[in-house]
Amino acid sequence: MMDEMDRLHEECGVLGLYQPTDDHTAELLYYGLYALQHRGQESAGIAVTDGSRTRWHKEMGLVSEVFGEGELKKLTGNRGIGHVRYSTSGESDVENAQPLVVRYRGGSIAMAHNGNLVNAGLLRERLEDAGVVFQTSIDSEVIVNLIARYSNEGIHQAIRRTMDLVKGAYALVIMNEECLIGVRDPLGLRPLCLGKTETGYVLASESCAFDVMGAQLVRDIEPGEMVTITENGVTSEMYDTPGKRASCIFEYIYFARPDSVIDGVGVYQARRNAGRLLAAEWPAEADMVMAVPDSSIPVALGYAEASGIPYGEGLMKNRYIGRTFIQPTQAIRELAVKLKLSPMEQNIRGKRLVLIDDSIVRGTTSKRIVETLKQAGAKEVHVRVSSPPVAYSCFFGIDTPDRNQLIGAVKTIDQIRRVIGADSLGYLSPEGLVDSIGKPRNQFCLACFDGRYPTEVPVQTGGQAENRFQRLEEDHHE
Ligand SMILES: O=P(O)(O)OC[C@H]1O[C@H](OP(=O)(O)OP(=O)(O)O)[C@H](O)[C@@H]1O
Ligand SMILES: NC(=O)CC[C@H](N)C(=O)O
Ligand SMILES: [Mg+2]
Repeated sequence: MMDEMDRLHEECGVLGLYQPTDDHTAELLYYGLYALQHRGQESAGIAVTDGSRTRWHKEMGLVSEVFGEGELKKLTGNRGIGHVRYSTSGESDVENAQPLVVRYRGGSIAMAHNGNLVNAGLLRERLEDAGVVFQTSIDSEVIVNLIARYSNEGIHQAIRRTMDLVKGAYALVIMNEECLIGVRDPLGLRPLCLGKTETGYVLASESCAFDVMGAQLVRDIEPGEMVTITENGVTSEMYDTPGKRASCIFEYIYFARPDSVIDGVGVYQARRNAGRLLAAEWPAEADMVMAVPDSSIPVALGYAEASGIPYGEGLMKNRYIGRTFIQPTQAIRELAVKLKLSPMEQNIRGKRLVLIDDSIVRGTTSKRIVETLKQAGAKEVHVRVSSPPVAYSCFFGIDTPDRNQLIGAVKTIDQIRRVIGADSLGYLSPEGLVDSIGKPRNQFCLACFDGRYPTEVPVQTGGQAENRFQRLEEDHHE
């Protein structure tokens, strides 16, 4: 289970580094993972190889908790991969921590995965029927297992064959004794980009990892592309023919760090634009525009700019709350919420506020915050959200719960307004959201808002996968 103090909806972060020599490989990966920590706080891991031996360390917890000097020193080699996890398939357990490392025919393959497969259940069942024993309960193990299975055909052919079988969302970093490989799913659902250091190359979920590793963004990996990094540099091939693209729009809304650039678009700018468009769609009579920190700050700045209403700070976020925070009783839990976000009474009292958040999923955050602001003396709270109502489950990696837990799926906008206690409520339209990024709508997956899933409904069997499949069918409006 994730901790109340962590982010509520996440993605994993993946990272890879290839250098000619072991020049602080493990430390650089450690710094890079630090910069990707917002993508997952459940477990962290690094695997490094010197070409003959692969060593790894992974544990539950934040990057700073999992690695000390001792662990990093043991990870010697000139290339490695790393992962921070937010579980989407399989328990939040050390067994399921990544990178996954498998040994086969005297070699090894290490892999880290961001995303979620929609046909992992079926593939796993088939492999189990063929005698394969799984060590974890995650979809990612199906991928690495298939790659190892086909590896006698060479790593590239093994990946091509595996990608033919797996369906869904994946950004992968894969490493064997020879090379480092990055793979992005054919729809480009999950992000992955390439950076260059003075001597080597980096692959990362988000470009915000590059700066701290001394790397510069080179480009994004294309949907359906596989890039290979060796001592001779970078080579690329399309393992799938470019077709429909469906990049996850939630990366721009909430997942990504604002200093990242995804598919050529700066996340900060997209959020600021969303704020401006939100002000045009949903104006309000108010004295101050404020954000639910941190992801909505650029949105609130954009809203203030376009509306002429001054921006101010109404909530202080305590950045020092770790995962280990103990919450034994309900009363303490409620206090704990205030510990994460405390109202700044001096800025709020007697004011009509525009409260900006990037999304409403279950509605818990907005409800608590409106309550807190009113207790602190706010006269009116007008909630403005920089995305449409989340009304459909995501099957590609966002941890959005069963549809009946999504407040946007079960209630009208006016009902939501009443539940969260707001004086008015306005959501950015899908058109406004797409315009904020500045690319055509057909480049994105907006399934969590409109239920139009970008993939065929796959055949699924078994446990969780089966439930997911049924929901996918129910949700499929084409
Ligand atoms: O309607 P809900 O189910 O409460 O979810 C929506 C909230 O979750 C996210 O914030 P989160 O607290 O996860 O992280 P943040 O502090 O980085 O914004 C998002 O920014 C919303 O504030
Ligand atoms: N959030 C993610 O990208 C999760 C990756 C993988 N499905 C897991 O559960 O570990
Ligand atoms: Mg938030």
